[in-house]
Amino acid sequence: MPTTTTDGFVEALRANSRRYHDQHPFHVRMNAGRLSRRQLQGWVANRFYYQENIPRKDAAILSQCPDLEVRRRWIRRIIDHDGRHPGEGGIEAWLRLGEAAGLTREEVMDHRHLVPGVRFAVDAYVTFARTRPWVDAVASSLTELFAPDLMAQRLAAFERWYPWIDPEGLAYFRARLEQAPRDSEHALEVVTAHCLSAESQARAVDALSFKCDVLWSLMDAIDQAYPE
Ligand SMILES: O=C(O)c1cc(C(=O)O)c2c(n1)C(=O)C(=O)c1cc(C(=O)O)[nH]c1-2
Repeated sequence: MPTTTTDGFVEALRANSRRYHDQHPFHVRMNAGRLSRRQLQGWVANRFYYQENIPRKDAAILSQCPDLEVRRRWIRRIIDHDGRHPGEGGIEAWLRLGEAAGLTREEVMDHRHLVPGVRFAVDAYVTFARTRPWVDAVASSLTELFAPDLMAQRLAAFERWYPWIDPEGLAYFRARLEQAPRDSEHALEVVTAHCLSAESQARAVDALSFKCDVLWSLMDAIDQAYPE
């Protein structure tokens, strides 16, 4: 349970790592080299919907955040994903990952592979950021505390087990290795500065737990759509 000490609160947030999607069977199979080409392509095509919507989620947080200092740093996330110019940014990098995995940009962008469960999970995340207090939405982004280990594992796994994917296509994950720790450190600063009551701390922990459910549901939907 969260307590009103910062250490106890951060511990309660970090305890959600046990529910992170790195432990999802589909990710376990991915990192063990056990996915077929079709399964991996299905994951890349579906995860694109998450990538596309992250800046919309961050814009929802910005629109509700009254704190200039927070907004000034948070806006960087939108630029990281959208880029400043055509050909830049994380969404573009994900499209290149798709091409490296043998998918055309068109088939990724037009959502022809997108399964309903992934759409619902991602939409739920954007709606959460639009409708809940902005600090709760910031807390829900803290799954990124747990992401770097998975990203490093994924980079190694892709190079080892899926050599048919052009390694240049993995630039997205390399960038996230630096961006995720920076972003999660900032989010943790914001949450610990703003959640000072037991009630607000409990809400932040719940928000992070909700986000773990979003990511888990997304993986369930992909797993079901591309069975072994
Ligand atoms: O591939 C992954 O496992 C993974 C997980 C997460 C996450 O934990 O939410 C993000 C990302 N990737 C990611 O690429 C990303 O840009 C990102 C932004 C956010 C967020 O909630 O603001 N999470 C994540």
